[in-house]
Amino acid sequence: MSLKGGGLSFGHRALWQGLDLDIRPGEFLAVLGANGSGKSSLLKVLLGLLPLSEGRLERHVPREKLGYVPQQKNFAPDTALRARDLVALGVDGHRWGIRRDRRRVHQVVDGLLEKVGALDYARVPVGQLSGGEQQRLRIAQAMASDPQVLLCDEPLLSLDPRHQNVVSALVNQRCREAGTAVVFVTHELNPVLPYVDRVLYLAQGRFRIGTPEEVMNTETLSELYQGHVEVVRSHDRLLVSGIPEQIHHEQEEVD
Ligand SMILES: Nc1ncnc2c1ncn2[C@@H]1O[C@H](COP(=O)(O)OP(=O)(O)OP(=O)(O)O)[C@@H](O)[C@H]1O
Repeated sequence: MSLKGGGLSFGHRALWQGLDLDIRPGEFLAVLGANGSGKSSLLKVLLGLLPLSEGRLERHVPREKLGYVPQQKNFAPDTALRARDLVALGVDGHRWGIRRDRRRVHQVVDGLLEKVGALDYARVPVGQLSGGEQQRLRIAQAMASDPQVLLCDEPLLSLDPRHQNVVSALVNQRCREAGTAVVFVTHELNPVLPYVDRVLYLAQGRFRIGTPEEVMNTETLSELYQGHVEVVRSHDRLLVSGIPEQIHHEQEEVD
């Protein structure tokens, strides 16, 4: 999947422009940037839900082979669907009604529930689960579709540190073992830092792309933000400070 000279604007506001991006099989790409920098919109462009304002998207992956973990929205408390049925929808959601091989579906679902640590609540209605528990199910559901490309929008949100590591390692395993291309939007780079091949950093209408070492350093981020941003490496963690407030929205006049 690739973007050639991709640009996305809303009104007069350009979120990003001139983006050439190849998303390669078996690659783990992290997408970083402040609130409103256009990370979720980028995933929607890759999914074909949002048209580019300029440039071209080349996608040679069938829709059902695109796994998507949307930005977290909790299920309504009265949602009766059980946890394991939600994950099963990932396996055969696009063939709903003709579930031919029940035993295989059960095996896949059980395996994924175990991997995300959700076996204990497999039969609980999803509306009764905590935000983090629901989030782990969404990740299992996206994995269940056997994706060639996995697009994750802040999948670590509301997870405790242990489950952040569990989910990061699981996504990495899928990437390495099945050659799935991963696009991982996150505000928390550290849990995925050992796995990330490249970082796309969006800021104030500009971007940088490269290895974590190339992008996550004082010089590059200071240039990107046009101010002093300090990046310190401590053991295997990155600490970033001095990121300026995000530019404000242009108010559109409404009569
Ligand atoms: N359909 C739309 N029409 C107008 N503006 C939009 C639309 N969709 C998104 N935007 C604006 O584009 C900007 C980028 O939104 P996006 O959700 O991509 O940001 P993000 O980087 O994912 O932010 P966050 O970290 O807060 O999730 C936001 O300021 C948002 O208001």
